[in-house]
Amino acid sequence: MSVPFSAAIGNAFFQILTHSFMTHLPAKSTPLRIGAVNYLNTKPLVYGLAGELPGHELSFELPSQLADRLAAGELDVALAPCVELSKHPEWSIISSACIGCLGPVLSVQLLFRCPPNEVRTLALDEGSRTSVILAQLLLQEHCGVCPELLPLSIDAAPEDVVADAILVIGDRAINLSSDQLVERWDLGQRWRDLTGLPFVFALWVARPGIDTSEVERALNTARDRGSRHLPAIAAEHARELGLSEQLVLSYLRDNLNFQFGAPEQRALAEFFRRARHLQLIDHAPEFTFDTEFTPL
Ligand SMILES: C=C(O[C@@H]1C=C(C(=O)O)C=C[C@H]1O)C(=O)O
Repeated sequence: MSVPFSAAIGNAFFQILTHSFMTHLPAKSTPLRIGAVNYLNTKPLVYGLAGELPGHELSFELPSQLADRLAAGELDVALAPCVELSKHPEWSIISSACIGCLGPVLSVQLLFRCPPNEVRTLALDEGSRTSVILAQLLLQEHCGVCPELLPLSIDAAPEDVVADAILVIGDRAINLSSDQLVERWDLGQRWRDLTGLPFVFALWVARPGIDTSEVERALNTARDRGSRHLPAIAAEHARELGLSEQLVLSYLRDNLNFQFGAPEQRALAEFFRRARHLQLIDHAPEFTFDTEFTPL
């Protein structure tokens, strides 16, 4: 049966119309599962992020869990402890936003119950991966000690664990009491004293094969917006953490650094180099992010 000429023309016209309409529509991106750190330090990095990424899924967890879930394929993008790049060279860094510091960080503390050069046992915060390596690196480089490692569960208080030294990170490390401690190290400050460099704890990374173009823009935008609204973020979160607004603001503004720029990239390469030299990681990953970056 032949199609009437007018209907055939109409059909073809409709197809041309819909084709040109479709090709000019932005392709609908696949929903991504994005995991961020559930500490105060991440609030400026996710400020307004959910609104930037409608249709994507944003969840909050401990840094160590984020790394494990990204490795298991349960997340597509995560704010992961950067030391995990040494186990996952297939991950790519997708944003210039990071959790880092230029000197004292306040929320990564090594607590000593004996003089540092006598440490035999070290309890490690189970939320951490990067600081776990940093703590051992600093103990070896400063004091030549390689302690036996123990876990500090997220539900346990530092006082509950029997160990000579205890690594505590995140919100619970801010404003810790120094009672009965022989010494305490702020690991951001110790790293700075040792190397003169900033430090990077966590970066936004993606599994391979994920289209992250939309997310990359949103992550940088959220970080820039968050950095402009630190007083509002401090006012919003101080009370729930039992901290003063002033302390939260100075932590976010003066202790933390959210820019993964050229000095931070050099610092990360130096961290990998030293950790590898001490055999704390299996290999020092090559990473690329910015054309400015030149390996040491
Ligand atoms: C500064 C911090 O950075 C964190 C430390 C991490 C680690 O040690 O693996 C990972 C993510 C960051 O949340 C902190 O948690 O206090």
